[in-house]
Amino acid sequence: MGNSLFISFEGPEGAGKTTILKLIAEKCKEQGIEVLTTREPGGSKIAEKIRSIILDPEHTEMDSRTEALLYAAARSQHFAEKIAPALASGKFVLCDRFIDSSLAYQGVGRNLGIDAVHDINVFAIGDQMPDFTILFDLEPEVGLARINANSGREINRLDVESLAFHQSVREAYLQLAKKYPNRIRVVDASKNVDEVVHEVWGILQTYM
Ligand SMILES: Nc1ncnc2c1ncn2[C@@H]1O[C@H](COP(=O)(O)OP(=O)(O)OP(=O)(O)O)[C@@H](O)[C@H]1O
Ligand SMILES: Cc1cn([C@H]2C[C@H](O)[C@@H](COP(=O)(O)O)O2)c(=O)[nH]c1=O
Repeated sequence: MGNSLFISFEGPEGAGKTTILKLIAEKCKEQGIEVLTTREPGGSKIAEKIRSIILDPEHTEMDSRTEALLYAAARSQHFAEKIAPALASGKFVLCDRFIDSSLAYQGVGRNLGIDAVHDINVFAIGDQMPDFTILFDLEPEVGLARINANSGREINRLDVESLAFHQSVREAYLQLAKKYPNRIRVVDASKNVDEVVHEVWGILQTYM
């Protein structure tokens, strides 16, 4: 059994998290590393059902606290059912979004407060944090243009928030990176895919 590693991929819409995560997972597998790739909200049957409730563009009446609790509920199930067992068996876990998304989107974007959102997440998953987090930093205008140009990508309830909302989320992420410099590594996501993969792979090497 290898040494487990829990890595989260974070950042605003269209920053390239999913694209780069897949490429990094392939590189890990080429090296014989066992990997679980997963995402939030979602990653398990129940959590995917919660995802569809949260992200449904028709659910415009959803209260911000309900939203924060649903993300935490999905995370609790996903962590217990998928992430914890994978880590226990020595796998690398590459997770597309995790707790920092809640701190940035619900804590700051929705104005619920980072501490309040952190507290409900502690109830959901205890003090389990990723070993490290890659923050894909990008101007929201660029990320939103990328997802609008991607015809295969469904537009969800959060995507259609105002530009000011998405800017506040980006700023929140950068503040989190300042607060947790040992855990969160910021990558310039405006670079091309090969450059970003190279940088993320370099960071990963320092933890292996
Ligand atoms: N470095 C890059 N340069 C240009 N385009 C990119 C880059 N990385 C990803 N893309 C493209 O941008 C779009 C969004 O990428 P991706 O789905 O990986 O982002 P994401 O951060 O996972 O988005 P979201 O969180 O909103 O789902 C895709 O069409 C992808 O091909
Ligand atoms: C985990 C998590 C996610 N969000 C938001 C961020 C995105 O707008 C969507 C997820 O869509 P994606 O295409 O899978 O990136 O949900 C959030 O607000 N809070 C969270 O905890």
